[in-house]
Amino acid sequence: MASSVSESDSIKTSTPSLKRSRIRVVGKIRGFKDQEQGLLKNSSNPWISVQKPNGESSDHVTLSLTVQSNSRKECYEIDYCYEQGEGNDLIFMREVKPLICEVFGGRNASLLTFGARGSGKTFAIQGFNGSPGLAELAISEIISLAEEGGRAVSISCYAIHHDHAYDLLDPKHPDISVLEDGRGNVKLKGLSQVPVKSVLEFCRLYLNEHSVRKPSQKNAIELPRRSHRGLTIYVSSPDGGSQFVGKMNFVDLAGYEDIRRKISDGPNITESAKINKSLYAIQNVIHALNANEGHVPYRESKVTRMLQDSMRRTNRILTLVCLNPYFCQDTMYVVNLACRSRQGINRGFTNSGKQTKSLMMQSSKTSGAIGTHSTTMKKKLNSLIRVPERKPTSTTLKMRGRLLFDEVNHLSSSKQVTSLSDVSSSIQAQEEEKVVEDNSLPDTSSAIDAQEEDSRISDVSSLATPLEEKSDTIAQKSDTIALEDAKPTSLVEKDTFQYIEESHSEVTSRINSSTKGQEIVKENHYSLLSEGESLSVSAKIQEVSNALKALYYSTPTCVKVAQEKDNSSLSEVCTKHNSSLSEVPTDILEPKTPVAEQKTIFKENTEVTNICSPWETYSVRNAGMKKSLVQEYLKFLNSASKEELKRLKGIGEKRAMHILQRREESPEPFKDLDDLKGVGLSAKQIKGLIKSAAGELFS
Ligand SMILES: Nc1ncnc2c1ncn2[C@@H]1O[C@H](COP(=O)(O)OP(=O)(O)OP(=O)(O)O)[C@@H](O)[C@H]1O
Repeated sequence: MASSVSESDSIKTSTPSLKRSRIRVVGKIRGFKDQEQGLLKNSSNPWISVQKPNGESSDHVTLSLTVQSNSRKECYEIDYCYEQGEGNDLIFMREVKPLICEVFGGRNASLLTFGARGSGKTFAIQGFNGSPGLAELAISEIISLAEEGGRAVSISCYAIHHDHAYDLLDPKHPDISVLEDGRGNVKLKGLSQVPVKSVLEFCRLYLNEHSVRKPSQKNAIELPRRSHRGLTIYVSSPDGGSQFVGKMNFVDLAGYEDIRRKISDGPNITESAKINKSLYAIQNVIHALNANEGHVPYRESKVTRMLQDSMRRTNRILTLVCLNPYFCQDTMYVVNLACRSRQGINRGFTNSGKQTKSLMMQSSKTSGAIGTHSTTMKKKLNSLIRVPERKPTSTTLKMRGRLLFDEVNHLSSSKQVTSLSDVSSSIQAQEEEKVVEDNSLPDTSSAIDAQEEDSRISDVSSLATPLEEKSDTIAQKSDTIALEDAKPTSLVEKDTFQYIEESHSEVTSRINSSTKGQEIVKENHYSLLSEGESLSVSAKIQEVSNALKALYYSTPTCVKVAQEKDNSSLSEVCTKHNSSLSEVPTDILEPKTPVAEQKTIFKENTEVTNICSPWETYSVRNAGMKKSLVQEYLKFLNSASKEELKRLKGIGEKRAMHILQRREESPEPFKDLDDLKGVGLSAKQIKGLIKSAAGELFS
């Protein structure tokens, strides 16, 4: 790994003629920073090694990661791995150029950088100090191809923080909403598209407005450093988009950071948890696409929602897994996640001295079962990861089938995995699993994806979804545009929420000061008109019931966690190892095994509660159930149709009308139970309603 060659030394210009799968997972070991040179460059014992069976023509390579404290080795198979001496130029030639060809052939392509903090994700996309990043190299190629073929090029830049998307090219109107029509076509309302004609123009827009290193004075949005940052390059016909050809996405994902470890440069545990959750969501989507699963969980995160139309069908996805050149527990975890998403069937194995273990993850498609894992696999997992037993429910089983990152988090660890750091990872993933919304109906588009996978495109326009076509379809008012906030839980629901645009195809061009005369094209506004019924009441109640039962049967995480204190330590689970990966670690240690303490539960990430008796356990759970029930009830009132509302006890025609009227005034009028007083219900009646809802739950 520790090649001392400078990146520019190893520029190769050939594009290998390898048969490429549409989804690739490729590694990149970060080069050393100046201050790391002396410390780590000459390390005789690199922690990452790459085995390439056929050199650079290998269609897969094996990454071996060594835990230096105990010499345990974890091995993962990925499509390729670029070493330290290999730079952006080479990655561009071998990985990005083929994607650009696809874009000009009518497909969409996405490059996602995925890694721990400080692993070189931004460096890969944006470059640094005169060394161009993949985005700049790509735009140069795209512009010259566009000129040859008489195409126009435009870009959009956005950031996603706390699951909200912001337009970076139009800081005065930064909000972006994701809209979806009945056919699953996604429209990003509020996202600017700015034409670019030269690399210089691009750099001025992208690096000045987008780069965290060179924040523009004019950028009105003060986004935190830790956010996902996206760039989309559109190729269209010269008149500015009357015929959309394809687009290329670059997404610099925020760094993964284990929230159980000490965070030295930021106390925001919620931020890290959200980032990690969205990273899991992305990997879940990639896995589902790879495995041709019926349901692709795009809705689990804003990033996947925004990239939905670029990820599905025959489009291309490249995950660039950025690897820290020194031992980093978070990098191990990231590699584990990324590899699991690589194929429907994936391998991770451990080589701890004499023992080699190989575990297979089977897709639900191949196993034919609800769950993702085969019985053998489950048995193996049970012996590997000792998590507290949890009574399975239909929901939890189904969720296991959906999510990659539950018990299998550390499946490639050695047979003797007993450390609580591993166990608590599983628990953490299980907790995440509970939060994730589970869409039970299959995504038909995925079935189409599977069918279309191998079909070549003869007519570019038939594959691409022209923006204009979208507008026209909307203009017919027969199409449905589902507002994302409605978050339909299934196709049935999606199709029954009807939205009609107010002013359908008005595309506004604005000259924004920040773009110095560049034309900005923004999407239009759509308003909501609800018709028809959403998911049936019984299905919704069943959903609530399942969620609450899962909550009830779940076992608290028995890990001793210190309370968050004044920007300081987050957890006693952590090791002394400083996880600020942008700094050179002075002591490179594996995290210590966390201390298990039976009487402590981890509540809402930061709060520590001591549970002494079964009664207290019961009370805590009971309170949680009540809270969830109330929230689900309010959610129902905020979204159900009139007929559905009338099926609730205590709500007749008049009250249902009143509720709908309140919803017209505000999209979410019922935020707590007291808001129901506004529709003429007394406190006693409200209590009665909740009681009867609870009664239905266990009937
Ligand atoms: N190939 C490389 N050669 C030399 N230095 C590099 C290389 N890649 C990254 N670096 C340096 O490492 C540091 C971290 O890189 P970068 O900011 O790209 O990481 P990141 O993964 O985007 O971090 P974060 O998740 O915190 O945003 C930077 O100082 C960068 O200049």
